[in-house]
Amino acid sequence: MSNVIEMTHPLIQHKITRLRDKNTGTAEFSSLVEEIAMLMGYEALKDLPLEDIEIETPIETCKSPVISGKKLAIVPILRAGLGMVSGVQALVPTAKIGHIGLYRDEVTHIPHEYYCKLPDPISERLIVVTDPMLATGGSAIAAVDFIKQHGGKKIKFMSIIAAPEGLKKLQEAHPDIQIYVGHIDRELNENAYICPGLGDAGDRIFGTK
Ligand SMILES: O=P(O)(O)OC[C@H]1O[C@H](OP(=O)(O)OP(=O)(O)O)[C@H](O)[C@@H]1O
Ligand SMILES: O=c1cc[nH]c(=O)[nH]1
Ligand SMILES: [Mg+2]
Repeated sequence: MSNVIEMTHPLIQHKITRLRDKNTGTAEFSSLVEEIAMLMGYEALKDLPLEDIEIETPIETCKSPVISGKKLAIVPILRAGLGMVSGVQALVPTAKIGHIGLYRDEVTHIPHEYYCKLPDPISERLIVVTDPMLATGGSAIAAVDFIKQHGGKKIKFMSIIAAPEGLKKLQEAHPDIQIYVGHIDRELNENAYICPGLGDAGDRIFGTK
């Protein structure tokens, strides 16, 4: 799976274990999602291009690198993806934020779009799509479809927990994107929930249900 990068850092693994625990409450859960997103963002953005600029230090003039080229757009899949935005935004405060609203039908598990607003134009930006859960892959595939329809080209997808089934589908549908996952779990159950997973990420982040 060459375009799939699974995180190995012990801090990420530790924080994912805290997320999985059903006794972890809303405040800690949403902080952990933000922290994991920042750590994953550090990895996902390690190929950002640099260019040298000239600056004056208090001692002398020198050339020093700054991020160049493509500007960044962070695009959370609502709702749960929102929880990851601040973590990535802390790394690149100038990033623009787009939003794609999708919910999964509880019976068919098919994603339904209810909102889409992306920075315009999006074609020149590096786009980081965030969603903590990649289950059947339906939501991720639909979100990347929308972004491509709006002209998005360079896309990275960040997900904290992924099911093997959804990961395979996303790769097949969009082989050109890079996919960063915190952990690849065992399987989906009959309700298309990830096992062992962490339950419903949106409900746990926002304290609903
Ligand atoms: O890979 P899939 O099978 O499409 O499932 C994953 C999607 O399900 C969850 O969203 P949900 O529909 O629960 O919406 P929410 O974020 O508003 O809770 C999750 O945040 C993903 O977007
Ligand atoms: O396990 C799952 C599957 C989809 N969405 C979630 O929030 N959790
Ligand atoms: Mg949900």
